[in-house]
Amino acid sequence: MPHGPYPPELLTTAQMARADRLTIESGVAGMALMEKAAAAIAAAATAFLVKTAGRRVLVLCGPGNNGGDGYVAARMLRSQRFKVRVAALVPPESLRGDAREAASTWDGRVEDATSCDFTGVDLVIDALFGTGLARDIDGPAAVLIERLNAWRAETRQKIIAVDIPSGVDGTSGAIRGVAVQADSTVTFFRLKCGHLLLPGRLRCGAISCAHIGIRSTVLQQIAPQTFVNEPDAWGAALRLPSVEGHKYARGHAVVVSGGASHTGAARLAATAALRAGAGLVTLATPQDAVAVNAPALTSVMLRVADGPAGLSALLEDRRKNVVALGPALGVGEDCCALVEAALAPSPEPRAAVLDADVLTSFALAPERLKEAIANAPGPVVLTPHGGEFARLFHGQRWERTLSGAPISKLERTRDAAREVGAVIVFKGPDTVVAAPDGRASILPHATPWLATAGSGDVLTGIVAGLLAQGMEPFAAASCAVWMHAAAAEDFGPGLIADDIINHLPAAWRRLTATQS
Ligand SMILES: NC(=O)C1=CN([C@@H]2O[C@H](COP(=O)(O)OP(=O)(O)OC[C@H]3O[C@@H](n4cnc5c(N)ncnc54)[C@H](O)[C@@H]3O)[C@@H](O)[C@H]2O)[C@H](O)CC1
Ligand SMILES: [K+]
Repeated sequence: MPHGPYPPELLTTAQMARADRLTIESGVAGMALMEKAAAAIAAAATAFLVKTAGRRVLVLCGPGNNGGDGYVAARMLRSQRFKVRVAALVPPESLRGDAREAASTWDGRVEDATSCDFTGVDLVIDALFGTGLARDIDGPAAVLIERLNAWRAETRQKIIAVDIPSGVDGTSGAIRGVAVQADSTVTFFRLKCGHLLLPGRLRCGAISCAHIGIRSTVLQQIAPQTFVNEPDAWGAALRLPSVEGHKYARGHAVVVSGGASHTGAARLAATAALRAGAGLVTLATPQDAVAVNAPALTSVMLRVADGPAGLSALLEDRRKNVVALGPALGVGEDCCALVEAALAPSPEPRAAVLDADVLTSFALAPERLKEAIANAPGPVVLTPHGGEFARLFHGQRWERTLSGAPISKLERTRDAAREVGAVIVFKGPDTVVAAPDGRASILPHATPWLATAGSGDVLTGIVAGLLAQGMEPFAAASCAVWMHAAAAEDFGPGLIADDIINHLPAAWRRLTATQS
């Protein structure tokens, strides 16, 4: 699993290549970058070998600069008296540019990687393919990677990946044919999107990011729009309560409850909105559910709001600046009508969070949802999981471009956000948040315990609570996803949705510690 914190920007492989080019054009030699990249790999390998008292390293080198890093790291490790073997996919004489120069600094034997033997090896360095991977891996290289993974599984020996595990697409996180299963990955300058998107993320092991002499100022020209979902990316937009602040200054969120036998989900969302810092939260309940909701609430207020007319009347109070609906609301026309009431134009701005049954209810009429969002009196955040996303954005079913490159969850979320005009939180172990203006974030660390009943309802409430405080919607949605994961991580095994709410204060503490 990845280890943070990381630099905030995430790059595509094309953006990384541009950062590399801009640096070389500014007068830094490509070989100097490669030497630093290799030094970071050699340091990671040394730390591992010293810890495990291992001595024998096998460096697998590919046909490009990723292989070049491998040759230089091999030389560095041998100078530290480790027993180093190099095995390559192509003969060193056939390499070009920096890779050729790098290979010329290795004066040892170069074995043929396709027939190399792993017996007795303590550590493998995977320098086969990096950000230049351009198509699916097949033939002898694929067989080699399969043999390598089988060796690791059998012997439990370790693999360090140079930049990215070979076979993982650095932009999309897709596996191109086969991919190395690494125990750790040392990348350079900035993480690539494919390090955090599944399935790539699961192939990386622990990720570290080394500085190799590329200045962050190159990012001004590249203008990346994707960020690691960590406080650095959105902390500046946080609205922390002030001592002299009134509760009304922290907003008033309304959460809409389902009918008498479906009330728990909305109560989870409402309580989470309060814990996320909303000044007041009202649960809007149908008359038939009052008797169920009333005894189950303390700090959350309760008001009757039957159907669209009831909700419109409740929302006439202009201080109610967020409405959240969807959890256990029931699928169908009644649900669509409630959403239209919630998004109806209003003289005061009001944000909305739409989740669960709302997303399914509009699956047959996405244009209708788009129109309601276009006329809404404030920003709208949609929080689909995979099934809801597929139902609502079924037009986006293509997995690859015409040239065969994989289309990632990141790009699909970004396209959907642009299309519908709302911030989209596409949930999952690699939750992506995207805004209509193209900004996106990817969660670097999720706990498997988050996949539990009611977890999504809590997330809806946290988004609503942060929006109530006036946080900018992309930042609010990203922050909510981070807090949700941080609370779950704080609780650990055995987590149920209520625990996420109860551990939000721990997430707040972690967050405020990063801000001071
Ligand atoms: N970007 C930087 O700042 C630095 C990067 N370094 C390292 O260089 C690699 C990227 O190098 P590049 O030469 O562009 O690409 P690769 O080595 O990943 O591979 C290109 C090589 O492989 C062939 N190829 C592509 N796909 C396949 C395939 N499926 N099957 C077979 N062959 C394939 C392609 O034709 C090329 O020949 C980066 O990851 C870093 O490790 C620098 O060392 C430091 C600065
Ligand atoms: K690699």
